[in-house]
Amino acid sequence: MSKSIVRIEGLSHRYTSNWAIRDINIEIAENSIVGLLGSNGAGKSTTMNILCGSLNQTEGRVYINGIDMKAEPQLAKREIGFLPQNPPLYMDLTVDEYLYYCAGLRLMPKTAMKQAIDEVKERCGVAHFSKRLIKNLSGGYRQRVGIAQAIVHKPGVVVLDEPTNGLDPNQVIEVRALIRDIARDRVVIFSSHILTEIQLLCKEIKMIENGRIVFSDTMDAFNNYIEPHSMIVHFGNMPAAGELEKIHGVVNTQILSDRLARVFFNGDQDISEHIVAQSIQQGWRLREISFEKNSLEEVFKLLSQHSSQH
Ligand SMILES: Nc1ncnc2c1ncn2[C@@H]1O[C@H](COP(=O)(O)OP(=O)(O)OP(=O)(O)O)[C@@H](O)[C@H]1O
Repeated sequence: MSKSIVRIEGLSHRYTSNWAIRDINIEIAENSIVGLLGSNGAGKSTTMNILCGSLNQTEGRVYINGIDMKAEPQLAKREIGFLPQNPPLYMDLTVDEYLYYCAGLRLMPKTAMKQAIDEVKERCGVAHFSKRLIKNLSGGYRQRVGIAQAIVHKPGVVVLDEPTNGLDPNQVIEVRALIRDIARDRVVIFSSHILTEIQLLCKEIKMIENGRIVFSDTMDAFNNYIEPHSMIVHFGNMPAAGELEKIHGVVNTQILSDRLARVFFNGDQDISEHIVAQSIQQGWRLREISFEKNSLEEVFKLLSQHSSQH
């Protein structure tokens, strides 16, 4: 396995009496782009705030590049950039003023600042707005400035908490492209409650629910959970009882009306072809097949049950 850049061990946190996150263990290797998926209140921001040293955990350890965030926060923070859910933008500063201010906070040497800021503005597509007040930028450009401050000190890890939240569809596409670009030379971890956001960008997914990691694997493995395993089939002539079950790949059926049947199948990719072929042969007059995908809520439920059995 390639070198581990982020290691989270037994991380738990409680704000008051209830645990917001419980026993989170995550290991992230070099060159990864990892999505943290969870519904509202699942514990994404808590995990990210601790990971970036903005919040002190109740229990557990976080290591960035081998450096313990709690024991050596200044050193560890040099290795990590953070765009919190509510970006800490100063509306009355210009883009330049703000980025110089952030570079200063990151303890960058003064001599290195200009070049680093010029590079980051170019990369994030905000160079032409250098002298513009942040309050006069659109949501998409503010988010770009937020991302610029997260990478100005060239960290090996960047954490983005719901970076596309609240943006319009065009802005989402642009910010997504920017995330893909910055992930070319560093680890990027970002959170979302929207599955497609994560599917479009990530090779790895961690799913958090009720403060616990309920799934941690590749995107391909996750996709198996949401692959359809049932379909609604509309026939002109409903097959006789037991006929559908004879088709290769069909495991069960449910008759919904005199023309509609729900067909459960074993994941066979060619299932619709089998049904079409059989229908032609038997004169069932097939009208329509529609696959039933698991909703995200169902996937959450499935995985939460799965994890509580282990
Ligand atoms: N400052 C706080 N004080 C008390 N409880 C908090 C605080 N911040 C978060 N919580 C609680 O901790 C749990 C996890 O919240 P967290 O913000 O980490 O979830 P999230 O997945 O980021 O959700 P969202 O997408 O809605 O921000 C929730 O039950 C939330 O109500």
